[in-house]
Amino acid sequence: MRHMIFGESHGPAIGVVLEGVPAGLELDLERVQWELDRRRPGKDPTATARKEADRVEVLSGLFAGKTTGAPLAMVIYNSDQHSKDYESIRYIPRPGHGDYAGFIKSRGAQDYRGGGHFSGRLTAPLTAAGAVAKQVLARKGVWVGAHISSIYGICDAPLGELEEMKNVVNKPFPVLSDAKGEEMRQAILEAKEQQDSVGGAIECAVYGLPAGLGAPDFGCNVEGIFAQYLFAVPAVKGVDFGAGAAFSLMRGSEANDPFAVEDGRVVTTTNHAGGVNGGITNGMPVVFEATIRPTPSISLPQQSVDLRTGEETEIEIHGRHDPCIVPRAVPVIEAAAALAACAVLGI
Ligand SMILES: Cc1cc2nc3c(=O)[nH]c(=O)nc-3n(C[C@H](O)[C@H](O)[C@H](O)COP(=O)(O)O)c2cc1C
Ligand SMILES: C=C(O[C@@H]1CC(C(=O)O)=C[C@@H](OP(=O)(O)O)[C@H]1O)C(=O)O
Repeated sequence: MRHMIFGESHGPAIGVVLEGVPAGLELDLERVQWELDRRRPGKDPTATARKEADRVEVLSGLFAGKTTGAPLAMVIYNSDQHSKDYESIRYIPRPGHGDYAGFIKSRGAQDYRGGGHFSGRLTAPLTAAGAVAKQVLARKGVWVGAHISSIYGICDAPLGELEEMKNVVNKPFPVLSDAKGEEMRQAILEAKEQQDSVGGAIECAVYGLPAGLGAPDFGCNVEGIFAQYLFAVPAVKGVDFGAGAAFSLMRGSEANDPFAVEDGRVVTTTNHAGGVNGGITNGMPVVFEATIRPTPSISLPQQSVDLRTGEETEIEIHGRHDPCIVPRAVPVIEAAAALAACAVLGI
């Protein structure tokens, strides 16, 4: 399946066209909407105050409740744009955001309002596409789920078993340890109070992929395929598989995953490799962690440049922003992983 996301945060609508969706899938649109509701802005003081209903409408590729195999187009209308928030900073790029890079790439012609096509808002259609991918995967016995693994150094309990993870994704603040979740929320609110922001990480697992998918080579490597989908999520600045960066602190005797036989099937007793060896799935869950940067738009004064005069200047950003992107990005990371898993399966 290939997808193309369109729209701008302050334009009339955002959406996605999904090509190659298998025909005959009874699409559960309520489930697609449920995924969008998990990501929707304006629900909690730890998130942006922009209020959007994020109701998804299917424009094509669905007939009598089933996918037709033709491009599946989904649209979400924008309604709560405050474009004047961006007028005074039109030519003063926000440090950390896509403003400057986008200005150069589009020669100043980009829709600067609300980050335009660079906005995290464009992850709503990605979430919808991922929700379709999850339903395609379900027919193959594959399930994707994630939790907040850390926010500003406060860590959740390690990834749970499949049943526990199925419970976590239903939570409004998706953590395994609710006590740690409360500490994380306080850290977000404290940063917000100080006109600042915090980042963190999301750990995600894909359960049910069979062993033997992928290849060691460029373009077919399972870790490479996942990374490509994940880095297309704005604010993702790192992706680690299995023990990831912690491998640098281990010895081989600690890092290797011993093989065992369970119900006649070869498994590993640990999963430090994150379900991938040699770029190929080994039958264990594919597990990765995505690092999310602190939200770029903060209201503390920062140094920038006025692109009209070429002079250094101070920028003050006022408006509605997520003091932490991580909680709302959990369904987005799952969506990117679901699309990646389809690619790995050749769907
Ligand atoms: C769900 C989500 C919400 C986001 N909310 C904001 C926000 O409120 N303010 C902001 O400046 N950036 C926000 N971002 C991040 C920016 O869109 C992102 O940092 C920017 O496009 C630059 O991309 P990069 O961080 O990948 O380099 C959000 C991202 C996501 C995924
Ligand atoms: C609207 C969403 O988040 C937005 C993501 C975003 C950014 O720069 O990424 C900036 C803000 O946009 P605005 O200034 O228009 O309120 C966030 O509210 C959303 O995620 O649906």
